[in-house]
Amino acid sequence: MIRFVDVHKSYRVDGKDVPALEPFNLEIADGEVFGIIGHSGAGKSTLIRLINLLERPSGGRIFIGDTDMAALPDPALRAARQRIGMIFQHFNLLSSQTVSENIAFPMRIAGEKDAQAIRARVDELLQRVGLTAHANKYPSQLSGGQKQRVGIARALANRPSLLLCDEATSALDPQTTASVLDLLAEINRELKLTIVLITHEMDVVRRVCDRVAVLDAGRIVEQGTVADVFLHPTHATTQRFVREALPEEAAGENVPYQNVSGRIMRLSFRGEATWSPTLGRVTRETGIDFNILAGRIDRIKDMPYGQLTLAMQGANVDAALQALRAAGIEVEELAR
Ligand SMILES: Nc1ncnc2c1ncn2[C@@H]1O[C@H](COP(=O)(O)OP(=O)(O)OP(=O)(O)O)[C@@H](O)[C@H]1O
Repeated sequence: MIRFVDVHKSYRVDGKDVPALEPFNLEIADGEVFGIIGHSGAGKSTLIRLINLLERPSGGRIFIGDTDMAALPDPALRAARQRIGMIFQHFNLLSSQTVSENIAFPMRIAGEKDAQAIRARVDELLQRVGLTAHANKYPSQLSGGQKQRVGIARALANRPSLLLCDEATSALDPQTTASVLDLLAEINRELKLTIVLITHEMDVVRRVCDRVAVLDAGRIVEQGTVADVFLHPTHATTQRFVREALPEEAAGENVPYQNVSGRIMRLSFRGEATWSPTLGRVTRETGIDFNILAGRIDRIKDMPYGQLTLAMQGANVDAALQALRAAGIEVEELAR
């Protein structure tokens, strides 16, 4: 578990302390993929760099397990950092070293001298990230997605229990982003590695994260499971992020409700509920009518979800809503 307790951070600029992160508390559980989303300047990089003490907090304490990171003397901090992998937006590979040498680098730094052990580990990692055929190439001969795979293999070299991802897919096209996120999800699942990632894209959060915190101007304004935050964002910043990730017509935002008769409801189905014919059953049983105004079915990580905006008509709409809620469907009234 990573635990921030009353942590805050200011930078000294022109002799003045300028706050980058207001005091906050945050817990990240072992084995989860935790996303931190925010606009430019919100404090995301500062927050993630506090975890491995690339930035020191101005106050408060940061625990990884029982270890108070800021209290560690230098050699112990170096050792603790070797158990934390990190990947970067611009990959930060050594351009004069091959793929294999880049991956071996952190093992050498950590004092591994057994060339055979290093080679075996590099081969294993190349296989995991799908780059065996590129072992002897230089970074300049690789695509962006391949460079990030080298970054991931290098970050895993010393068998970390925690992986920090600093805008790891921001420089990649959508298809490459998807494949790198799939790789991160696989690593999380198979190696039981905790992953903390920062991003400015809700779609990245939706694809891989279990929980998310939303940062706005140095404050955590919302946090929770991705499904809760994504389906019911409460803060204006979160609502904007979610809107950016949804086509507007799917969110039902632009439907001219005044031209539609009936009560306008948004239904959210999660997990199992997505596959059950509940809406059909309830409308049959209550004799109501409905008109579909907008809708989508998608996934939040491994969980399917659906959202439908409906105009409902008939004497028994309230009974229908009650039956839908009883079947585990979330119902919000948008207009009547
Ligand atoms: N070394 C520094 N010295 C002074 N101010 C800094 C320093 N690093 C960051 N800041 C300031 O702290 C605030 C938060 O910056 P941070 O880089 O953490 O935000 P971010 O959300 O990661 O932004 P981006 O997405 O643009 O990287 C900004 O106002 C920034 O200007």
